[in-house]
Amino acid sequence: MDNQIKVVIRFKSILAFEEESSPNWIIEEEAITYKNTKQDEIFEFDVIMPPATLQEEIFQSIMLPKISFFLQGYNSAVFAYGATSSGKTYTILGPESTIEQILNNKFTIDHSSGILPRSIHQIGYQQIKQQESQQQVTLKATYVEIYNEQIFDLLNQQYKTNNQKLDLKISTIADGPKLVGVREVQVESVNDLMELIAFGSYNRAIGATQLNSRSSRSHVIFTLELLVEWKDKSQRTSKIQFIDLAGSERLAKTVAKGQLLEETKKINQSLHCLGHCIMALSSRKTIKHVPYRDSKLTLLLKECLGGNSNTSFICAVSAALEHEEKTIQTLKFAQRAKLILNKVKINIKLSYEQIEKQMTMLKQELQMMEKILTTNGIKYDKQIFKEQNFQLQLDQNMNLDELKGDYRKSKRRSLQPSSSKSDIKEQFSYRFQQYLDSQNSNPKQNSSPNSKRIVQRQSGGNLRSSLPCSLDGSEAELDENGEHDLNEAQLISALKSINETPRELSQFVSGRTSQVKFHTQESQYYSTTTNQTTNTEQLQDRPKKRESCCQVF
Ligand SMILES: Nc1ncnc2c1ncn2[C@@H]1O[C@H](COP(=O)(O)OP(=O)(O)OP(=O)(O)O)[C@@H](O)[C@H]1O
Repeated sequence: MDNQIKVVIRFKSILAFEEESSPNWIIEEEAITYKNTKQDEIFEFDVIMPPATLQEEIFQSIMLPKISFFLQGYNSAVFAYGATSSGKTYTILGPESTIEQILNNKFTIDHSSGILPRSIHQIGYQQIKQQESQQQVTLKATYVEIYNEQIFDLLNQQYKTNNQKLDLKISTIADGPKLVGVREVQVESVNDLMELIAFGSYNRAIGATQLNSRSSRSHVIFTLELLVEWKDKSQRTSKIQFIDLAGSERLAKTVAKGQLLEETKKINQSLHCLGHCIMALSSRKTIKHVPYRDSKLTLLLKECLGGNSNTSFICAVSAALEHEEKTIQTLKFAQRAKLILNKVKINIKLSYEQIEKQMTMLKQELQMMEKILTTNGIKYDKQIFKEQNFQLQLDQNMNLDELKGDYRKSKRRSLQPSSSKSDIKEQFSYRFQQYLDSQNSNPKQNSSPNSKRIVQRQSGGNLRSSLPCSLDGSEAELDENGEHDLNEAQLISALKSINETPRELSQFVSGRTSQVKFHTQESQYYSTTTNQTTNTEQLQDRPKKRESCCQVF
């Protein structure tokens, strides 16, 4: 499902030592206006949080939905972007005292706690365990820092003594980029998690003193990965990532020469590249190339930018007069980021048996579509069905390769030419609509006992108005129960009027057309048990506005 990146602008509270608030900012619920002598600049966003916004409010509005997604098997990520001292770490973790409090066992969630400790308490391992009591649940955490285009493992026990030698490599062979050799710590409780955060943040602080305020110039990524395994070996995985980026303004302000210049360039490379990727992804033209590989940060977080992740950016800004320029830069970045579309999907790996079962069902579905077209004498491109069958076989093999962990093989297969799945659905849908239209315009041609006149579907009309008629061409009479038997074409016509996709159509049509009854005067769709797989969830998810319903027995 397409999912637009959500952008939240958070104004930092004006601190005592900063200059007074700039009079040039007008902060409203959905827009920020910068009053300029030439022309006002207006920036519009999903959520704008003024300086007085509480940490709790940010958590509620951004993190609660993400946590729910994460627990259901979807990937989520939240980036904190902004200039140095704009409040990124405060938003993610809380005030500086947080780490010390955790290390001294004195931490409790209070008004100043950031979204990370709050999320950890919310996720609460025990809770997950309860929810998933029928399955085996594993929760793992990693915590890494990217500095100077090197990736350091903040949870590595030898970090203190040897941190320069621990540059981690990224593997892109698996399904999504992965860090090779990163320490993944299995956690059992909220306390375990909090201790990991303290341990990693403490290591980071040591790195910072060794390497000149490194903390403002490095990116940190805290990742939680949830694995749910069922008895039949099917798996569901999901991750939630918290990314605290380096101060963004250093790109422009750093003045360095020689070796220092080279180092500065590398430090900036990730943010530069992040900007380029966002520029490419937000472009309204067709995306040709996104330079993910130009930096470790973008390569590692590729899935969060245009990929399989429900991603949000919290852009931290200040309304203080002295930070005007940085705030405008951040708002411009945020405007581009909000245009990015991600493609989010649930991460389920089926067992061998389930893959086989699903593929058999899809092949039957394909046969059904072909049969409907053939039996109704509708012309279609036979080659496309052949290609689709071939593609299904390929998909099945790819899934099996992935199941065996053979990602190279799976990738090679995915490079083979394939027919687009949407093509076949479109063709089916188009051809069938043509057929239905021809039936409507030539009712007399359809007077054979097996063909029934289809009432013209009225746009915006309810399902009843698109119901097929009885055999003799007169309006269908409903029996005393408000039910009327439908044949295959009638069912398709009725389902079409409620925007069913060809796949859903054929699922419903398959093997049960003679058993379908149409109900009136009902307010929702039903799907009762059948001896075949029924797409119950899709039915029940539909809007409940309509006056009529289809019941499948
Ligand atoms: N909303 C806020 N309310 C109170 N204090 C805040 C708020 N935002 C930030 N601060 C304080 O401002 C200071 C700088 O914030 P913070 O360290 O979060 O900035 P940062 O953007 O992470 O900077 P850096 O890029 O250097 O990591 C800290 O002392 C922090 O506690």
